[in-house]
Amino acid sequence: MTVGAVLFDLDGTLVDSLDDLTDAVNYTRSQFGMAALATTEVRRMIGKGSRNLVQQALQTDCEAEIKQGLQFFEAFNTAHIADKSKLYPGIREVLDQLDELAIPLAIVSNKNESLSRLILEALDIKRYFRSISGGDTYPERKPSPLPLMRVIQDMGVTPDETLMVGDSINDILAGRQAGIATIGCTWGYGGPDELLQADHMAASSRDVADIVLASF
Ligand SMILES: O=C(O)COP(=O)(O)O
Repeated sequence: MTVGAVLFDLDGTLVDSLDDLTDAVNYTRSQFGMAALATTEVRRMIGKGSRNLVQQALQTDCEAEIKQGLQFFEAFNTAHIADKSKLYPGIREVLDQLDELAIPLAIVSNKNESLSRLILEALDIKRYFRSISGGDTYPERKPSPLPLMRVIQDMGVTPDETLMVGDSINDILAGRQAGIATIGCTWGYGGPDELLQADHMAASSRDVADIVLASF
């Protein structure tokens, strides 16, 4: 296999954003008179985009409440996008290494595209990515394969020369359905069972680089 592109998930894969997402969730809950949640509870709600996160955090199916909650959540998260968020250890080095090899890199996140761009900029890694898409960029989000397929089409590469790196079942299923080999990262928010179908497992960012380089 020759690597034509590497697609990265964002939250739980490149960036540990749990504390900022928890703060945004708890600000949103406070606006509805609800008590704060622990990070361990919020962690389980991350992965299917902001709307899903807000809906779970408010425990509601009421469209008006979800809409209002989303406004609180997005306003707070925009203002505090990287107060506490940080790159996982070794991530910058891996991006540097792949960049030096001229391997095209992309972000395929379920986080809103604008929030994705903001956090990448705040953590000074936006320049590494040729393509940045979020949960609201395409008509469907992961685990649908559609975002991955659109991104690689735009980048001019095929599924069999692409790798998808992620921490959750959404990344692994999207990759599988798109015919793209997957690397499951064990340090993120997905439980170990979510990564069972991954083609490769990475226990550190170093492993990600090794797997990509071994795919040449
Ligand atoms: O914000 C989310 O729900 C998940 O975002 P991710 O796809 O980058 O993990």
